Amino acid sequence: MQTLTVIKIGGNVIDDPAALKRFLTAFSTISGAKILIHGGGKVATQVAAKLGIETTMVDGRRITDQPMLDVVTMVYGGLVNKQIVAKLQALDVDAIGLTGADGGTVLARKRPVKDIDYGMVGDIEEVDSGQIQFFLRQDLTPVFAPITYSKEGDLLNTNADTMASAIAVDLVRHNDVTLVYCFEKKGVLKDPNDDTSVINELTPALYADYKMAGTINKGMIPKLDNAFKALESGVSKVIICHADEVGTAVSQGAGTTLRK
Ligand SMILES: Nc1ncnc2c1ncn2[C@@H]1O[C@H](COP(=O)(O)OP(=O)(O)O)[C@@H](O)[C@H]1O
Ligand SMILES: CC(=O)N[C@@H](CCC(=O)OP(=O)(O)O)C(=O)O
Repeated sequence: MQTLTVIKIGGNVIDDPAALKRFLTAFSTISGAKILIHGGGKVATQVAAKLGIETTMVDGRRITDQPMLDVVTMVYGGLVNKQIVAKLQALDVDAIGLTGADGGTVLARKRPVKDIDYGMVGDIEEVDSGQIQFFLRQDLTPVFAPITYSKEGDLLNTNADTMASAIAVDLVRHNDVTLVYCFEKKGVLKDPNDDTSVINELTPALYADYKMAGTINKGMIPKLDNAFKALESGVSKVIICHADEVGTAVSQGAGTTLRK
């Protein structure tokens, strides 16, 4: 089976040009087939503010009305995605920028309104990785923006961590998949203010303990829920690490490795 590395890069790194350059340089050194899924929430919030559109986040998800959907489509599917593709081309990585709508890759359903109306936010229904496999066979590196599509033909805003997990899981049928979540800290930390306090190995039991103690909180909770789901669904290895260390994390290990 071919080895495949699926990597997600978070919004704080994308918002910092020097950090993004370092990450993409490290990404370019990873050998074999690879896929990048990017966030960009911070940039979207800044662009929305410039247009007089206020951002509301609930449980780490952006309330996405039609004007906000237009902003995130332009920012994720356009600006951020194409900037990353151009930088990767300059690093000799033949990247191709996509959304989940391209090639019918990630089908989602508008999140049903319960207590909260999230607007045009998508919950993933199905991944069709046929076109991804095609691109990989052409030695192209797919770069995905966190935008999906619905059966009704709408675009939907989708959490990038969830998108990375869903794409990784669909690809296990044909590949030995490693999933890496990269962000601005050295891994999952015992003390979020102390970068030396990395938890090297995290099991579901330890995760539950740290969550209860409040050590793991905020955006790290949906990230780890997605990460453990991927591990349970056939992904061989899941790592959470600093964006600068992505190359080392894949080749030798760094950051936090999840265990079943
Ligand atoms: N124990 C922890 N270790 C590291 N980060 C944590 C921890 N608990 C909470 N966090 C927070 O989780 C954030 C990462 O989640 P999120 O902002 O969703 O990431 P991303 O930038 O990848 O989208 C970190 O910036 C940090 O503030
Ligand atoms: C529905 C929803 O919340 N979508 C996210 C998509 C971007 C994302 O996930 O970006 P980060 O990885 O930078 O957080 C949002 O618009 O913020």
